[in-house]
Amino acid sequence: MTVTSFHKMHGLGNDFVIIDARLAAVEMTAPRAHAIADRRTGIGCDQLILLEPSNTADVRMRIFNADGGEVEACGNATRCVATLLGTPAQIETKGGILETRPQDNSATVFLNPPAFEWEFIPLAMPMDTMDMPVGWETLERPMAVNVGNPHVIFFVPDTDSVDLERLGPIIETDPLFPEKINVNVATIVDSQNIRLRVWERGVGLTLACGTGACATAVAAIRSGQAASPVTIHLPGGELRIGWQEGGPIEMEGPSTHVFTGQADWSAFG
Ligand SMILES: N[C@@H](CCC[C@H](N)C(=O)O)C(=O)O
Repeated sequence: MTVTSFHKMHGLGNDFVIIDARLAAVEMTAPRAHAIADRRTGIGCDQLILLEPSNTADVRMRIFNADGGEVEACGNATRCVATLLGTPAQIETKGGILETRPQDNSATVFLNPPAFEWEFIPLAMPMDTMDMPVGWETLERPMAVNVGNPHVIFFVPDTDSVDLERLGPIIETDPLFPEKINVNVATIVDSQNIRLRVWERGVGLTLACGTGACATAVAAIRSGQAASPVTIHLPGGELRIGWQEGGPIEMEGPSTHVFTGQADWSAFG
């Protein structure tokens, strides 16, 4: 039995189990990550984060969704890891190397410039990602942006009137998205404020999604519906996003440490 410590943290209610495996390796598999994330029988979280040594940055951050799938990016967890590290750092993810700056109980993360080409979202067929000629019931003509991970954004008159719990999984698993997709429904309040709800790939409805906020701000700025910086209002709170065409995305928002615990990971399969 090998007992190691972990941190429970959250960014605007999007919560994480963070295991620091830089000194003592922890073997992680999809079934094990899924078991740890289970809120009834495991520790419970939206994403499991594994910190490992990196050859190219200060630390390597691996991200597992609650369903066990390993993914490229997680904005809220990156702010939490930046806060844990305590000093400006470069964090290696599957989606690229990210610059981070911690402040008091918050952090700024610089995501790499977004991609808009259909093959980089990725989509199953060529189309204009700024005005996609597709729809699912009342949700029509989304934009698609890859900010390290893939997102579609639907701008709607009222995010609260969308049945995202029902439509989210249908869109997430549509064959148009060969790697599945994170589904954002957004309402423009004014040129610097947007309301957002997110159905996260591999998780479901969450209180906040950092990369969803970045993708939505980028889509709104690029289509002339908003001007940088933009405040994104999520069910769990607010994030501030800055972006200029061709540049990195700057995300600033809270990161909260909940508790430090101990676990024997082999007990999770
Ligand atoms: N909660 C996240 C996004 C986590 C990954 C996402 N579900 C995916 O599958 O790409 C965030 O704060 O960005």
